Amino acid sequence: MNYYSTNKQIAPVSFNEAVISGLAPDKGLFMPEQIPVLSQSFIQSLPDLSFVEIATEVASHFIGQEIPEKDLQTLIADAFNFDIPLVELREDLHILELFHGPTLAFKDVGARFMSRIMAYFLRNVGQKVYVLVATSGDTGSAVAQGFYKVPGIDVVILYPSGKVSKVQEVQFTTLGENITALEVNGTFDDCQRLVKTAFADVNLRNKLYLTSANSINIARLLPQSFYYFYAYAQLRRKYKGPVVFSVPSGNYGNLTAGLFAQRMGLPVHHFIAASNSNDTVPLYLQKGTYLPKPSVATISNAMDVGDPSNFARMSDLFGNSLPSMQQQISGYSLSDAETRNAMKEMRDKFQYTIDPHGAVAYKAFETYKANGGEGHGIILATAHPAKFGDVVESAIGKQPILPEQLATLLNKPKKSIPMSNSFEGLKEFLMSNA
Ligand SMILES: N[C@@H](CCOP(=O)(O)O)C(=O)O
Repeated sequence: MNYYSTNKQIAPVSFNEAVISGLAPDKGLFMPEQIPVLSQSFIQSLPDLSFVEIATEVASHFIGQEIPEKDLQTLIADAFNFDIPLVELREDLHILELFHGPTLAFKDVGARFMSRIMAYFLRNVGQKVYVLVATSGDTGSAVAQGFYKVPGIDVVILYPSGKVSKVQEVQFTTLGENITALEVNGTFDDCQRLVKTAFADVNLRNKLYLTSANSINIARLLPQSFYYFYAYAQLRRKYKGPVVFSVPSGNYGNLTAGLFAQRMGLPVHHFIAASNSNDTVPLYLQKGTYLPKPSVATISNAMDVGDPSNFARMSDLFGNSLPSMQQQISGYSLSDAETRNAMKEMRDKFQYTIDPHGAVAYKAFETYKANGGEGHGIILATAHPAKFGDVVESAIGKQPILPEQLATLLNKPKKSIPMSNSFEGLKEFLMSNA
């Protein structure tokens, strides 16, 4: 399987090359040349399969011979040592709890897979590799955890100062060792722009071996498709009928991974792109004009993205056709007040505590239903509510219990380096510290 760039200015490359480059040299995002269609017998057997079995089968079609099957199996079993349960709230409303990994967010799935793939490909390189990552909250923690103390790899995390939750921040600013946090005076979009500019900078590329751990990297994105299959498998053990995924959306890697699963043959009736006031994609779906805008801070901060990177992949998947995209995806956006109400509604109706991102997806699904949409809703709960304790308390009147692994981090000293949002600052830092 080869991978082409969405900007189509370079020749296709192998999976290994796509992973190590992160972003294509023409600044496009890598896409598989064909999306493999899985057999009907595999789809029908899903309810009998474990997460690791599903992940191994799906991944092997994208990686081919570049990683022998036995090695791939070992790597996947090692990465996915936590559960992703589907919780029923109502016959047509289920929550996919993606927050049982080490950093209590769905990014653990992509980051743990990717760190192992990268370590596998880099085992013979003999040169230090710098992983640059921009975060609006959850990616930073998962990538820091995934690469912590991995020999030969240094991770540099750029995050918008004052715009991530306290718990998220301590998760990536207290580790030290090979993890450096740069606290940027700006937005997530500034951080993402700085990272992308670094990849395009010839001086930096000549001096440093740089790669990305955001969902722009295909090895971060592909594993996110595994849990769509696994959610479907769990639902099918109990119910028949059309399946709808409601996806909290920021950089749109999560939704794009769902579209990959659908193209591979997973019977998904519809997707819901659930966003906060950073509603670039819902507005595009409603009005047909794609207008990226500066991100605004919200209580569902991990989705504070005004210019989502993966829109390039989504558009590519639909052959740049808006009507085709509209057939498969509906977009909804919620204000902070509506998000708080949704968290309270979920607590009152179902005695379930959800984080603000999941709450946006829940309300978006209920609106889709109220507008005549059909199907069993699977809401992707992307983070543990305790990562947003103050926000949850402001909505439901009490703090969620902080798991032990997070409580101990809160007492550790924060180590971050302040940085302006101009590229020169980042370049100087990388040139002089590397
Ligand atoms: N929501 C993200 C923003 C970056 O998204 P990614 O999926 O491209 O890494 C975060 O929590 O940092």
